[in-house]
Amino acid sequence: MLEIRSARKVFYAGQPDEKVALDNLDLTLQTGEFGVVIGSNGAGKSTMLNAVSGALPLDSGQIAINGDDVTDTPVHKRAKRIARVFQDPMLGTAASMTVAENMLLADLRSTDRTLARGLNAKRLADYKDRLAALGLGLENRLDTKVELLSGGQRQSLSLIMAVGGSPDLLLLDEHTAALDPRTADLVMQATVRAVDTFKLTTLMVTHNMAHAVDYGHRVIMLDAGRVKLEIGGDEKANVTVAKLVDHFAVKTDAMMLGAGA
Ligand SMILES: Nc1ncnc2c1ncn2[C@@H]1O[C@H](COP(=O)(O)OP(=O)(O)OP(=O)(O)O)[C@@H](O)[C@H]1O
Repeated sequence: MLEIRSARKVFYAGQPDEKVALDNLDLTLQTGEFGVVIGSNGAGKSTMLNAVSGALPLDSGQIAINGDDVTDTPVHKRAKRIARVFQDPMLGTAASMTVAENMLLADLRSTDRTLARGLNAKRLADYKDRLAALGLGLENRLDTKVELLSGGQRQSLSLIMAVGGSPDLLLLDEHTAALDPRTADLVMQATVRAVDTFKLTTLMVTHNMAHAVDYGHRVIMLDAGRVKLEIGGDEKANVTVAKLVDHFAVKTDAMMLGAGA
């Protein structure tokens, strides 16, 4: 479960270019819930993920994971409970290491290091199984250096590595944005399988409205650092891309009017 309470983050506070990135933001995700976050550029989506991961300290407010207040927990300690996949396929994996070595690294991150026995046959068989589920042929490339993989293969590997330790929270930061449409869909399907299998509490940021419609349990629209719209349940099941885009148009018009444009 993720709870964000009255989260506030202001950049350049008190200066002429002050930016309120999070404006007393409240958001709760139940355990196993898959929330899809949308919103215009500058709405505060990345700031929210950075605050949840611990990369960015809040000015005020609280963040709790499964009931534990982690607001003051440093990023490296939070990383044991939070997995994150970024937009850039280069960020989640070590380029000069092989696929199998990367999987081992992820294992060692989430388990007791003293149990490490290197790349034994049992581990390799497990990695093959997990990679085969992606449908990208990565199970046959365990000895390939990651730098030789395509962006989609690399991003899929990042995802498998991220979810392997059954994190309390999975953060997906536009993780399919740099991929071609077919690969993006494959990575999304792998994402959904992982979320369902491990019952992962998941927060995904996307600009892809089709993905926001097709995936996840709840759409959360941010605007000016606050939740402006939430669509779940039956309404989510019936929402269309056009309806979501309408909400953007209304918000944008309102913002422009409000700004006296
Ligand atoms: N490190 C920073 N320094 C100064 N201002 C920042 C910083 N990070 C974000 N901001 C500002 O905070 C606001 C929210 O930005 P944020 O990146 O969270 O939005 P976003 O919804 O992720 O946008 P995008 O869809 O463009 O990625 C914006 O006005 C942005 O300019």
